[in-house]
Amino acid sequence: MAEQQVVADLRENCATPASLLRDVAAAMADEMCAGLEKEGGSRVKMLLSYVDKLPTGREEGLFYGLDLGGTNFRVLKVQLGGNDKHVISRESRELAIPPHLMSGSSSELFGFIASELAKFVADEEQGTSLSNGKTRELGFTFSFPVRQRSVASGTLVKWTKAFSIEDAVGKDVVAELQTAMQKQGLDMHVAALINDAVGTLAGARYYDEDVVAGVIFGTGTNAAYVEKANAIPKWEGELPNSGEMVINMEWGNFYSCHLPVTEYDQSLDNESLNPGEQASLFYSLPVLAVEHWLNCILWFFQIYEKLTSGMYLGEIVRRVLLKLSLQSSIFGEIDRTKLKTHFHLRTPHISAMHHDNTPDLKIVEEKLKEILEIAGTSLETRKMLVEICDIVTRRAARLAAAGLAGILKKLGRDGSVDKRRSVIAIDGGLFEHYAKFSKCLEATLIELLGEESSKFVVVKHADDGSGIGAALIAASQSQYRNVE
Ligand SMILES: Nc1ncnc2c1ncn2[C@@H]1O[C@H](COP(=O)(O)OP(=O)(O)O)[C@@H](O)[C@H]1O
Ligand SMILES: O=P(O)(O)OC[C@H]1O[C@@H](O)[C@H](O)[C@@H](O)[C@@H]1O
Repeated sequence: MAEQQVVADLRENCATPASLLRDVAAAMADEMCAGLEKEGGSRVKMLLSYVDKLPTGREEGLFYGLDLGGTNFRVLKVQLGGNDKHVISRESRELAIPPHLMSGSSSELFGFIASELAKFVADEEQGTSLSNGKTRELGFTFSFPVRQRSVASGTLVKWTKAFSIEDAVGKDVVAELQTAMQKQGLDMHVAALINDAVGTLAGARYYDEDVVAGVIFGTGTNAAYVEKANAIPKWEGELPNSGEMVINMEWGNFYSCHLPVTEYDQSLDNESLNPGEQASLFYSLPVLAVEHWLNCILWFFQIYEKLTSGMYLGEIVRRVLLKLSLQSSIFGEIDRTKLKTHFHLRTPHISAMHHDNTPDLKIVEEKLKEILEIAGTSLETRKMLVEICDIVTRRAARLAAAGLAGILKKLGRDGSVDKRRSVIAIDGGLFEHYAKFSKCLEATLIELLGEESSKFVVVKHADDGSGIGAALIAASQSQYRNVE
């Protein structure tokens, strides 16, 4: 039957045998080296964070954090106790980012951020000012690719996820924020600008000195890790005393012809806000040659992210269900309006259906009706839907694990020779809330490293690491810090 063929093809085209994952891991390690070699050396940008010293536990004082993610925006205030007292108090507020601001203007977005920060400061401080006239200091976590010129300045390279604010591209995001804060009469110094993966690494390192990487699986995906400063050929600046530099990999843009990209991924990329550039010059070649070339070098944008992160998993499943509804009669005669609406099926929806352990898959039935107006499905059909969620999410989790194995391989810390304990701190709503994703990721990493070697590698969930991380890095860069 047609539906069986659609699912069989999906299963085959999403297959991630260990041999393929090892090729992906090796390709990730190679791309990391290429990206460190020279600017533009790889699609994996390997951006310098200018964070050359990680939290020591001695940080102290009152610091604010601003965390602009792909879905949510968080403001927080952290009182650090110094001398390993760690965090004395922490207040935070999370807001969903109004979707219209994701495609408006730079001043509207930063105006919103500054106004929410001003409200938060006013509520928290009730008018009290900092002791001895110090200016409030802020760590700004910005979850988009930024080419940094220092630890507290950098220009937006390109928007990703659901953002497309053209007049912000190429702008210094700290200058944009400072301008918006001045308009709000908010006197605050941005002591650090960091990516959320860098923040997660810093926040986790504060509690565990074996942390080597901070990784995000949320709306998007990214990874940051600690690199030896003398292993960054493209860096022309003077080497830091610490001998280390945190690299913001921006691994979402990783591409390898080993990645199992399906027709659904290609159409998703073509129709996304940030499509890849088609290699149009090859269109003039005979069809077979074009087919071959396009399979190997078809330029995607953020394709690794589109295969593995929260913004896209639900959308991939929607595209499969739409094909099923057009090529088979398993849903009967339905109004396809919702089924044809991009991103209408969200990853939390497929997570709820995927984790449905009721005997008749009642949650699946509910979600299909509520979200897609598909009613009267048989238990057989609902089981097929769960299998589709499982295929798409397992591919994501296994590719995610391959990426982590690639970082460990590049660092020589995959447990095969170097037996030091290595901790990977992971944050993000997908990892935190989608149990089958995170469990499959962890199991796959053990599969790839081997039982023995994997004993030296720890994966831990670092809850809101990036928020605390931003405050910690602000503390370490504070204009009032005691210079060691
Ligand atoms: N219950 C859930 N099940 C699966 N995925 C979820 C769930 N809740 C949230 N997510 C995913 O997490 C993403 C939000 O990630 P989060 O890290 O909280 O925010 P941000 O991406 O803004 O930093 C959402 O886009 C969604 O894809
Ligand atoms: O926290 P979020 O919104 O899921 O972001 C994760 C990653 O999403 C990617 O799209 C960005 O390029 C990264 O900079 C970011 O770290």
